[in-house]
Amino acid sequence: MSSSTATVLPQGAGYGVVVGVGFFFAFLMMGITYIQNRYTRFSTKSSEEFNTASRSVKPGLIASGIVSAWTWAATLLQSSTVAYEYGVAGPFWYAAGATVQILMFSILACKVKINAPRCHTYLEIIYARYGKTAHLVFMFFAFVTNILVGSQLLLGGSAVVTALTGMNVYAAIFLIPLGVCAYVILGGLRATFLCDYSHTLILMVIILYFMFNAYATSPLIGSPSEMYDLLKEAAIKRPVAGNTGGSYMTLKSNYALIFGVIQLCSGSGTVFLDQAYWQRAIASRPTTAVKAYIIGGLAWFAIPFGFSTTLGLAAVALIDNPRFPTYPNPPSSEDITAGLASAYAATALLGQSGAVALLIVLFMAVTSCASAELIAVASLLTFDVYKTYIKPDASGKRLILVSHICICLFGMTMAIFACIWNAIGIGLGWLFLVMGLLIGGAVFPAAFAITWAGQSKAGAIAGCISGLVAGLIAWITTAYRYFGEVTVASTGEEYSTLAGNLAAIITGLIVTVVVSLIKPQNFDWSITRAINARSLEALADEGHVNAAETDGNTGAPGDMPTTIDGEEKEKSEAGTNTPPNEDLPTVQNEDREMQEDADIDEHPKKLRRTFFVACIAAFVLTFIMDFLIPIPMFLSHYVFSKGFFTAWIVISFIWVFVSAGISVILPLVETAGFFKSFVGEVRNGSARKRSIAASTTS
Ligand SMILES: NC(N)=O
Repeated sequence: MSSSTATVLPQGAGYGVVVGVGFFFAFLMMGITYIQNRYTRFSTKSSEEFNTASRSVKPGLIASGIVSAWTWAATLLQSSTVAYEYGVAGPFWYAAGATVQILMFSILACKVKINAPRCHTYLEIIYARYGKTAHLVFMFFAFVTNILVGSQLLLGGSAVVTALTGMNVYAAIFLIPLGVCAYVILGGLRATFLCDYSHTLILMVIILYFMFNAYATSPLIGSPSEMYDLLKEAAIKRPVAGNTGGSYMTLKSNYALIFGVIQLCSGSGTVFLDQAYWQRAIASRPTTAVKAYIIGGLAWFAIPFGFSTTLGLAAVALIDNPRFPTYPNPPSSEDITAGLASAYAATALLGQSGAVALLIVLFMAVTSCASAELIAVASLLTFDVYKTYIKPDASGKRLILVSHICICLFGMTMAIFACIWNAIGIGLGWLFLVMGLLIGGAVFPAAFAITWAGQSKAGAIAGCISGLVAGLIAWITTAYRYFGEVTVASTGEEYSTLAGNLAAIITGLIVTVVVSLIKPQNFDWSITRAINARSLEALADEGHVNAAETDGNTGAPGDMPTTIDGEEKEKSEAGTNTPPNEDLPTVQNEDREMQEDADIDEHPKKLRRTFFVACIAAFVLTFIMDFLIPIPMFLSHYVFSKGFFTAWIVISFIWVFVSAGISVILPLVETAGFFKSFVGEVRNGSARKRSIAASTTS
């Protein structure tokens, strides 16, 4: 990688952002955790709170968490790569191809609330429904997903940090997760939502900064009209293969369409098999999970679309400008595969300020997604490995300790894998295209496990394994057939990865359906509804949820129903799980909401309408985004006029503002009541302290 051409910042800036900002958030988290424990019902010392945020998070904050978990380094870098390579069709297919899965997940989120309202992880559902063998098979796919996502985050993030600052790439890979591990350990899942929120806020501000600069103020571009003219010139000098007239301004782009299909397949795996998204559904209130996924998906669309329609296209437009870092040469294909198109564009447009802004936005994307991955894997290891197979009667305290250890272990694991990819010459682009074919086989079996009573154990296992085998065979044979060799280059080509991704996901679907239909299971959902039920009964009997001490008994898959062990019983008898702050208005509001949620959990029929809404919204929006808009424009070979291109850019601005409204403003509106009570409580607390101090001194 040509770090010399893009290095516009000192190494200190790299270390400052990676270590300094990471630890700033760790300290912020200490403050937030103190406030949470002091003024709310929810204690971070409870493993139920640590791993599920007590299933009480409001939709705006969940949407913000979805946006930030689904915003990878690749969302900014790879989307800019495809914009650079295919023009406007690249950002469109990047965004449309990966929004669908979040919209579709709203259906699974609703089903989780109906069919397994008290689970901690989706693997608990697999265990309760299919037993140990299937649990182990799905666990394999779950961990492969988390390792691939976690390591590609660090791979992409470190490549750009290194290119912009000259920082050692291995130091970046290991230091990026350090601060994240610290703040996740301090605050648990709710903490990651709060950090997600602040990261998303910064992300939106910086994306808008780049957009306003490129399309309104930059002397190099400064308007959609000038961008249009520059892209027209670029198409003459460097026409895009497979696009109408070689133009950058058309959705008739063969390779962008292929990329879109790969994105659809690969994104399905990286959402449906990643505990991070199940965890957000689990953390939601039952009535609002669907809303959170629908608005979260729509909000996320704007991020790759707005960012890469700006920086990816600016990279194409400015190649021949002397301020372009590689001028007078175009960037090498290795640099583009490593995700440097946006770095070059940011530097050309804004010099050092652009590089700093990109460094920060990328760091925000990497850390907020890494925090989601860390807590997700920690939950799987804690509940599905430790509690199920090692210590079924583990106490709540022990589970939290295990979660903390697992967070550190997975932080190390993703860094080690990122180092391996780097050392053997695998770039972000390759990994991005290949991920889906490795995990795609398990997508439909996982989705059916919570939605289709007829899927059998044999069908679920056969679907996963046959999908993996078919994906690998299609990938390797296509690479060999088309390119005459099996190398990193040939296996990273669009045709090879398209074949692998499609084969994996379609085979998984067909095999699981056919095998299940031969002998359907007719599953009784009351079994998955019973997951962890005993522990909540225990909590209810004892009166409270602020119970670090009782949720050791929240029931791993293997030990339903659970019992209260000695240590826990002592504490509960001693009344230590009664929260000290139960008379505060903030806590009383939370109690009321929890009562409402418990009522829905007991009467899931109330969620039927929500399920219907999820299906309609997910399918209609998917149809519009992935068929109604792009396919007529593809088939008609339409090349954007200047007016149409301007309208396209205006829509991208509006969408980013709406997205900021959903993920930044909505959480504030939802928590306004809490903050009002909270300020009153802090004031009353201070006044009480002052009067106690006055009475003791007089
Ligand atoms: N999260 C993605 N696919 O950018």
